[in-house]
Amino acid sequence: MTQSVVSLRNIRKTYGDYVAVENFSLEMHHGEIVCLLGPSGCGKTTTLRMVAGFVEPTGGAVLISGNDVTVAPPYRRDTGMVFQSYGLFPHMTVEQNIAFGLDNRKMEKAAKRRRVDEMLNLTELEAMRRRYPKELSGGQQQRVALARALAVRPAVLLLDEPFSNLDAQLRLRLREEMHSLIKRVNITTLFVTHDQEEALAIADKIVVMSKGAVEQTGTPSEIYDAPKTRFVAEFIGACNVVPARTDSSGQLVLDAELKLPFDAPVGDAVAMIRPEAIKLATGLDKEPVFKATVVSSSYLGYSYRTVIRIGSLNLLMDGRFPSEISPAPGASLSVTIDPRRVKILRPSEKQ
Ligand SMILES: Nc1ncnc2c1ncn2[C@@H]1O[C@H](COP(=O)(O)OP(=O)(O)OP(=O)(O)O)[C@@H](O)[C@H]1O
Repeated sequence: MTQSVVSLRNIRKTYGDYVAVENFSLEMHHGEIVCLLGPSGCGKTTTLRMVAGFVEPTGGAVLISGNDVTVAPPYRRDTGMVFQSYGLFPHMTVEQNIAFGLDNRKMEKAAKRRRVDEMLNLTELEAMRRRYPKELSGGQQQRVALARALAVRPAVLLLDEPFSNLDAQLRLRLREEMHSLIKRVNITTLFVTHDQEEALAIADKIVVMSKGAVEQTGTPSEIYDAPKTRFVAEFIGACNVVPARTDSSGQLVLDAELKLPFDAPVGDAVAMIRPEAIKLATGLDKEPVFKATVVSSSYLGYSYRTVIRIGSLNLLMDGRFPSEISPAPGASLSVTIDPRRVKILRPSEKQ
């Protein structure tokens, strides 16, 4: 097995009695993009800063490329970091900012110039090389920060909410640009966000955190399609969470009118159904079909978000409607639910 580029072993951080991060473990492989995702205050930045060396763990170990750097200062860690507010030096030009880490490494002058040119080329900033940060847009400043972090060719790139200072449209474009750049240089990357869509779009692996602890680690589709806890299900996108019961005839009973064949031990359960897993019946359905009534619906352009009622349950349904079917309140619909897209949730790690 190849060695992990980053190995976090049961790291923990306490401030007095307050536990900011507990028993956090993670292995990152070469070229992997891992995202720490969770609500404000869940410990994402503290974890990132323990990898960067700005926060010393109270317990556990941080290894980078096999070296124990738990108590090493940031400049001895082989990491490059992009801060939320970019942290550019206002009195230095773009190229001086990019060269900053190289100056510290006492690199030969010609090699330094080549490396800066390479970074300017990579981030398409050649034309701006003599500008100062205040003469750049937010997106350009972010690229300078990225170029500066990558210039020293670190083993790991660390990004702390890199898109949070940008407006929604720019955010989307830069997210795609940064993603393709990171993949092109194939650098192992750990980044922090509270934006679930951003995590799903960029990460190879997502670590969902709540109250200082890991709730679930998985690929974006594992986290979205098969969340283990209610916290993860509700944090990542819209979902229907329904108290249910599995009976001895192999059915999951969500309501007297909504029963699905299901393979699970008999007992009480909490079921999760994503809104897009509820579909209009076509008449040729293999999955069970249910009668539903439209409670309300909102047109989103590419689809409708509809609240439907089956028995005594109100459920969110996302999807398109053919022109002959109107999702107006009171309309009757036939819908199908694929039992394979229904997941049973367990209680959260931390309530
Ligand atoms: N130096 C400190 N002293 C005391 N408490 C701290 C310190 N730094 C962080 N904390 C606390 O630790 C918890 C985790 O903070 P952290 O910044 O890691 O959260 P976060 O998930 O990154 O949140 P956000 O998305 O708001 O940045 C918070 O409750 C925070 O108040």
